[in-house]
Amino acid sequence: MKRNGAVIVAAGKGSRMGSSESKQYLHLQGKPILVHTLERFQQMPQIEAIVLVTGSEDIGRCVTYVEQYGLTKVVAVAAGGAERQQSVRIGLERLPEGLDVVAVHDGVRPFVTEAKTAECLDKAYEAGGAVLAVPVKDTIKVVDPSGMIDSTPERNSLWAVQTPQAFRLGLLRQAHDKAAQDGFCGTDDAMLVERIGHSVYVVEGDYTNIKITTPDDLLWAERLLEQEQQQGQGEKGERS
Ligand SMILES: Nc1ccn([C@@H]2O[C@H](COP(=O)(O)OP(=O)(O)OP(=O)(O)O)[C@@H](O)[C@H]2O)c(=O)n1
Ligand SMILES: C[C@](O)(CO)[C@H](O)COP(=O)(O)O
Repeated sequence: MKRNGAVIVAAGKGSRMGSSESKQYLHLQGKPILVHTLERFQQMPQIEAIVLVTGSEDIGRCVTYVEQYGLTKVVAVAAGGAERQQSVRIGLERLPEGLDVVAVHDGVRPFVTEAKTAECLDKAYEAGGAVLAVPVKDTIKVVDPSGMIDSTPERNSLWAVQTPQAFRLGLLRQAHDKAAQDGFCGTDDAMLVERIGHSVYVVEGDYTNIKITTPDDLLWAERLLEQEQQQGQGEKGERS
């Protein structure tokens, strides 16, 4: 049987949110966004261990959340680095031995689903690496520094990448070591694996798996949570 772990990164400052509190600690329906995310992973039977990476100043409150919300799969709360990539690497070091696959996930993507994560984990086990992504809906332009359009990539081949991003643990550690050695900094983990010449597959995800980045995302998030709760109540009603 394959053994999966997760690294949840939440050591960012949330500068684009512009709030005094880091965005992962803002509340959605009375609970920190990060706790919503952790609870989803806690409930996934496919995940046996979670490493939470946070700011060094936030370790205390994260340990409190782990106890308060019964997040028994969290095996370590670690202090992250200046860039997301460093935070992931620190998280990888703290995973228990013997895992086959790791799912790396943003602490600020609370609408992650078990079904899509499972698809990603299975594909990573089989092929080495798999990430969730959705086809882009807009036409994308490459724009030069003067503001002039340089080119228009063919939309059919463009996907907006999300997390979880799942990899065989040894492969992802190797990719991170190589990036650190070369001084390369990427904006997701797949980039690091791609640059060592390994294929990474895309699993089609959900548009609702948003990353909470700017204040307008909070409005979406509230609405999405309400919608999920209404659906849940509808399903309960059908069963009774
Ligand atoms: N040094 C960092 C930077 C980011 N992250 C995490 O990576 C995820 C995705 O990053 P992003 O949305 O860019 O978060 P921030 O870096 O916090 O936001 P911003 O770029 O607006 O400052 C977040 O859960 C964030 O906490 C991290 O663990 N360590
Ligand atoms: C990993 C990621 O969430 C995929 O969309 C994204 O690349 C994180 O980038 P950010 O610059 O930290 O927002």
